[in-house]
Order: sequence, then structure tokens, then C-alpha cells
Amino acid sequence: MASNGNNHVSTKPPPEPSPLRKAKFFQANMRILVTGGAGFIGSHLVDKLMQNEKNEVIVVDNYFTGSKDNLKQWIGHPRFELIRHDVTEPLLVEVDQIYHLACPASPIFYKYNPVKTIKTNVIGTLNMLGLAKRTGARILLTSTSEVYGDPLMHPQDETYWGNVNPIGVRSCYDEGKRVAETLMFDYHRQHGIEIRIARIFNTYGPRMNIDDGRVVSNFIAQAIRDEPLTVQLPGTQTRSFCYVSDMVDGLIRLMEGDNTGPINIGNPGEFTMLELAENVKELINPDVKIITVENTPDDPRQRKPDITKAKELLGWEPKVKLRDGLPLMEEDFRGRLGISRKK
Ligand SMILES: NC(=O)c1ccc[n+]([C@@H]2O[C@H](COP(=O)([O-])OP(=O)(O)OC[C@H]3O[C@@H](n4cnc5c(N)ncnc54)[C@H](O)[C@@H]3O)[C@@H](O)[C@H]2O)c1
Ligand SMILES: O=C(O)[C@H]1O[C@H](OP(=O)(O)OP(=O)(O)OC[C@H]2O[C@@H](n3ccc(=O)[nH]c3=O)[C@H](O)[C@@H]2O)[C@H](O)[C@@H](O)[C@@H]1O
Repeated sequence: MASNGNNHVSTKPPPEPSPLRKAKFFQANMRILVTGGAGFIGSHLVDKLMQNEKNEVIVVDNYFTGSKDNLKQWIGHPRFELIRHDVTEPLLVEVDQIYHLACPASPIFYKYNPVKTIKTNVIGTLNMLGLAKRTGARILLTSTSEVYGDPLMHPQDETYWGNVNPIGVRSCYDEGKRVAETLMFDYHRQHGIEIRIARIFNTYGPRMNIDDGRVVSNFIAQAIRDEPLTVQLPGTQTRSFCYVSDMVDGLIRLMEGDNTGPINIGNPGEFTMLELAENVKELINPDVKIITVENTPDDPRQRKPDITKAKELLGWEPKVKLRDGLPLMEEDFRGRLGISRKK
């Protein structure tokens, strides 16, 4: 049984898998559900899981921020199935593992319909835990560094309980994820469900929505389009950016390992937003202007993961440096925008 310190250990054995588990549409060892698998991180995770011939992958997604385009290479593959489904509704499938990612991640999208965001986090997670309970599947939740809020501890390790505004415009997301973590541990303690919780820090890479509003996608699209890079004030706020292939590697190690988490998965390299803009300018378009614009409420001032636990328990640490990852994303954005590099 996985453990995470005495408070968290379940006293119950995990439930027995359903007999229907054996009724496979393809002779695979592992049938894996990825919720939110048409999104940015989810689709890269699917690519990696599909590389293993012993895996069948089922994606459920409502396409709010994701797209079938991200999965086009797998549609029609005998080990792959794509279902249009909203996780706030119950789902009946037979699976061995659940990677539960479904949730809008960009602040502009999660704030667009905050009630739906909190329903996705709470009802969606309850539904996936109910599925885990019925099938005996192990479930991994992609939580977030936003559970630390505007942190008073720096860098943030997993013992920190956070500094979160419960009634702010970001609360649908950060409080939603906090409740999702609570539900995961309550199902673990009460029903013996095998859980894994990843606290993901800002992740970037190819396939992010071009007009997604997150800082790396904004700056790269702006640099390619010759538009000023919009640094939100004060510009000294920090973030730590993890390349998506490192993130996927960390998520799979967490799922396959013995630890419930929560475990921070992120790149500890810390940059101010002004430094990020300067890097993008230098690497992608030296002629572009950098301007400052108003910020939004409750923007965390600093964020940097302490990844000691991921190193020790998962043998994981990120490999791709920001200056190596940005050009890979530039190439993808140029292809999708149809704008080649100036000679
Ligand atoms: N990218 C990051 O920096 C980051 C950081 C911390 C945590 N996370 C978490 O990782 C997960 C994936 O993030 P992402 O960056 O790939 O975002 P994304 O928006 O690209 O992907 C989310 C996917 O979930 C789907 N979805 C949303 N609501 C749904 C619902 N009710 N039912 C079914 N599908 C639904 C979307 O259509 C999309 O395909 C999210 O849970 C997010 O909170 C991401
Ligand atoms: O790591 C995380 O846990 C969270 O990271 C991001 O949230 P956030 O860091 O606020 O993401 P961005 O919108 O990319 O903003 C990062 C910083 O860039 C700034 N910013 C954003 C956009 C822009 O054009 N310019 C700019 O300076 C923001 O003010 C903020 O300080 C994700 O979008 C969340 O889903 C995720 O959970």
C-alpha cells in the first residue's frame, strides 16, 4: 500500500477490479483512461502511453480547451478510443488506470465560466473516483502549484498548506483543485482507492493553444506576429517553467511508483516575467518591443517548486532548459501560424 506519512495511510485494501476488466477490445495489459486527453499535457501523455504496445488508451474530453487535432495521429488506431464526454457526468468504462487531467488550465479559460470550473474539479473528480472505486483502478490527479496560492514560503514544498483567497476570481480553480485533493485522500482513506497526486508547476511546449492567454504561449505568438510582448505588472513576479516531455515523464513515474504524493512536478529554474520576455525576444525576435500592461487580481508573486521529493521518490528531475524548450515551441507555433522565420 502506498504511503505518504502516517496521516495519509489507508487502512483498507484497494477494491477488487471488476470482472469486466478482462473484456478487452485489444489484448493489452493495461487499459488506461486519460480525462482531458485532447488538451495540451493530456495529448502528449497519450503519445507516450501509446508508444507502449501493452497499453490501450481511452480519452474522454468535452473539447472546451482541447482539440481532436491534438490526437489525430491516434484516431482509428486499434488500441485507441476517443469519447466526447463531460466529466461532470458519470462515466461507465472498465479501466485499470485513470489519469485525471480534465479541467481548463489557462486563467482566461478557467475564469470564463467559474461555476463550470469548480463543478469540473469537484463533481468531475468525484465521478472519476467513483469510477476508480467501481473498477479498482489507480487514479492520478493533476493538481497544481496554485494550491499554494500566493505563497508565503519559497520555494514551495509539499508540506506547505498555502495562502489561498477562497472568494477570489481564481478560487474556482485553486480552491477547486484543493477540494479535488481532499476528495482523493478521503476516497483513499475511506475506500482504499489507490491514488496519486501531482502538483504541476507551469508547463509549456508544442500544442498549447496559440491564443490561450498563458504567458509562454502569449509571448511566443506575439514575438512571431511582431506584436509587443505584454508583460503584466509588476513584471518581477516569478514562475518556473517545465517542458512538457519532462512533465509527462514525471506523471508516468508517479503513476507507476508506490507513492501517493502529493508530489511537486516542475522545473525549479525561476524567472521573472521580464526575464522571460527578454529570453523570448533574444531567441525569437530581437526587434520585438516589450511593454507593460495591467495585471489581473490575485496573481501569485512568486512560484518555484522544491522538487526534493520527486528526486528522491521518483528518481525524476527535469532535463530540458527553458532556452532549449522555447525554440521547440517556436517551431510548432510558426507551423500553425504559417509564419516562417525572417532571413
Ligand atoms: N499546463 C500547466 O501549466 C498546468 C499547471 C498545473 C496544473 N495543470 C493541470 O494539468 C491538466 C491539463 O492542463 P493543460 O495545460 O493540458 O490544459 P488544457 O486546457 O490544454 O487541457 C485540459 C483538457 O480538459 C478538457 N476539459 C475541460 N473541462 C472538461 C470537462 N468538464 N469534461 C471533460 N473534459 C474537460 C479540455 O477540453 C482540455 O482538453 C489540468 O488539470 C490542469 O489543471 C496544468
Ligand atoms: O503552475 C500552475 O500551477 C498554474 O500555472 C498557470 O497559471 P499562471 O502561472 O497564473 O499562468 P500564466 O497565465 O501563464 O501567468 C504567468 C505569469 O505571467 C504573467 N503574464 C501572463 C500573460 C501575459 O501576456 N503576460 C504576463 O506577464 C501573469 O501576470 C503571471 O504573473 C496555469 O495556467 C494554471 O493552470 C496552472 O495551474
